[in-house]
Amino acid sequence: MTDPSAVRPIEDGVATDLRGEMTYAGYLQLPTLLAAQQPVSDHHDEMLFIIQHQVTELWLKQLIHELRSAISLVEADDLSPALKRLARVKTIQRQMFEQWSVLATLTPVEYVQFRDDLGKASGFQSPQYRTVEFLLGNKNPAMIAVFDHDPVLRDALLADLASPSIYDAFLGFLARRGHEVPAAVLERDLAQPYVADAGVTEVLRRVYADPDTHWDAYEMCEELVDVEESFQLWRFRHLKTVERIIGFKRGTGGSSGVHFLQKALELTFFPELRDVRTHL
Ligand code: HEM
Ligand SMILES: N[C@@H](CC(=O)c1ccccc1NC=O)C(=O)O
Repeated sequence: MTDPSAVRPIEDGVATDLRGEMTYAGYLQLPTLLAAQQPVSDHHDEMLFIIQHQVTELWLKQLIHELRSAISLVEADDLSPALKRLARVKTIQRQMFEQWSVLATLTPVEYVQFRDDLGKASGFQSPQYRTVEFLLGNKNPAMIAVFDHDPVLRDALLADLASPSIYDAFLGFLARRGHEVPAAVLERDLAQPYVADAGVTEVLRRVYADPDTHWDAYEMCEELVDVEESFQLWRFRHLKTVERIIGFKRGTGGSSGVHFLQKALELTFFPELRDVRTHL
């Protein structure tokens, strides 16, 4: 008799004749997905570098999918399902944070062997990363310039730059609920950086002063604070990974490197959600 701890027999019901059927590899388009890892050097560790980035890009795609839906739901005053979307966003952000530990196994000695082969390529040119930043409200038209070489991409990003972020959508919701969101905020040029407004802080102060009356808005506020914190944690982990791998070298994208990344930690998506805490 075969040792059951050595062999698991296939059960009779297991489908093995898959001609003309939907299959695992077909459904997931694995030939396409797995043909997309094409190292430009012959260094062993470049595969990790590529896969780490590609996995991040896949999660960014899912974040965009969830955030776009959350924005539409808030615009339709349907906060409960929007909160569900953001709960998922947070779990994806946790994955993206944890993922840095894999890349941290790449040593400076290993990376320097294929870094020159990357030319001017840099994460700064990630269209999906920039889209997520725009959807969360970090609007900065200067970020578009690196996409000028690709007009289709540039126009898609310009559209997101000029569309309401999740915060714009939420402030619109609060206004429809009767809160005194200043007109200057509601009518602002969406393609420009968001500027904190004391009137919005006051609206949020009222929400936080009486959570029972404003429960869905209150929940949304705290969910946004969580998403922002998770985003900052990702930025910080990127910075620390960069520091341990390239120290204070300039970036391939042309920036000063770590110093430039440090500046992003001063940015905030939802300034009044930070400010309101001082007044509670
Ligand atoms: C060895 C690993 C890495 C190094 C040394 C590195 C280095 C850098 C540097 C120096 C910059 C500043 C722009 C420049 O001048 O190039 C940058 C930006 C960026 N990197 Fe990385 N990076 C690494 C891995 C990653 C990974 C895995 C991702 C995931 C997609 C990523 C995404 C980004 C993004 C989105 C930016 C733009 C950040 C912003 O605009 O604030 N990087 N990186
Ligand atoms: N900016 C990095 C290079 C780099 O990390 C990179 C290169 C090509 C594609 C994505 C990258 N990731 C993040 O910046 C560097 O200066 O070494």
